[in-house]
Amino acid sequence: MLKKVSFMGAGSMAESIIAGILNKDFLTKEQIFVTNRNNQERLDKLQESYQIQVIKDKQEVITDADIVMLSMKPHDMEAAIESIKEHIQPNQLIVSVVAGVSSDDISNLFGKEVPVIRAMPNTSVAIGASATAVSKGKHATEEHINAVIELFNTIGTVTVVNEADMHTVTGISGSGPAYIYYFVEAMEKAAVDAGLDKEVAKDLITQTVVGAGEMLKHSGQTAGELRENITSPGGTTQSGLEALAFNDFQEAVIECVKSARERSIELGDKI
Ligand SMILES: NC(=O)C1=CN([C@@H]2O[C@H](COP(=O)(O)OP(=O)(O)OC[C@H]3O[C@@H](n4cnc5c(N)ncnc54)[C@H](OP(=O)(O)O)[C@@H]3O)[C@@H](O)[C@H]2O)C=CC1
Ligand SMILES: O=C(O)[C@@H]1CCC=N1
Repeated sequence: MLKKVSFMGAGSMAESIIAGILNKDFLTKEQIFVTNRNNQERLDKLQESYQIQVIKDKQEVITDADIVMLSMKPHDMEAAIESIKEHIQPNQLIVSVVAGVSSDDISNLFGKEVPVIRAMPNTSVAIGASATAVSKGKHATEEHINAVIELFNTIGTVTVVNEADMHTVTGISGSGPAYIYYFVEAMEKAAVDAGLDKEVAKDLITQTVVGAGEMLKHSGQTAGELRENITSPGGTTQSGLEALAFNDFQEAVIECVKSARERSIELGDKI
């Protein structure tokens, strides 16, 4: 049973996770502590929005926390860990949502064998719809990973992966919502260019994405089968898909995931 969860980092990912777990009543606002580097205005805003415990003093934030959630950018990790490492106790679990940085590197930055679980959620945590992948560092136990699975299960699905696969996971489900939004932006532009009202286009495209997601989840059919069901020979879909293929859509998406994966590796290598 978690009593206190503390966030080192108060940015968009921390806020999305906090919003999600409060919304699901997984923790109370008294149990969530958050700090950042020095942006007091941001802490005040979070306090006002969620009435959580925002505290400048890092030692106070992490003291007695069952979980310390590292939610800063990779390049800020070293300084952030430096500021708390002497106060971390062996029974405290470190959970990192930071892209690229390995659990071994995190333990090394702490200078002790702290248990580390890595989690790669996406911003859909805010509405309880994240696809979160988790992996266990070598000093973490089954009990540790189960606690993290329970936390992220309240705000979406959780999949356990080998840590070596975290870079790929980051390239698909961590960054993935942004690719979908980019695709939606392009669809909206095409619709508006053709004279459709912007709001009408938005509603139709949004429900199309939601419906397609539900079909992927519940129909028992593969993406390829679902696509083929829509594609009448000589029809509109075939024509649209041919235009995508002509413009190297698949290659572009494959390059996109590869590039994100490689960037995750680079971010980790910089530590
Ligand atoms: N955004 C996303 O969709 C996802 C992000 N992630 C990961 O989450 C992490 C955070 O991303 P995001 O929330 O977007 O980033 P933001 O830039 O929004 O937030 C970063 C936060 O880290 C804080 N910070 C910086 N240095 C320190 C420090 N020394 N001690 C304590 N806090 C510090 C910043 O504080 P201050 O404002 O005071 O500088 C800020 O609150 C990244 O590592 C990213 O890889 C993972 C999955 C998805
Ligand atoms: O862009 C990033 O680096 C982070 C990691 C996954 C999503 N956002």
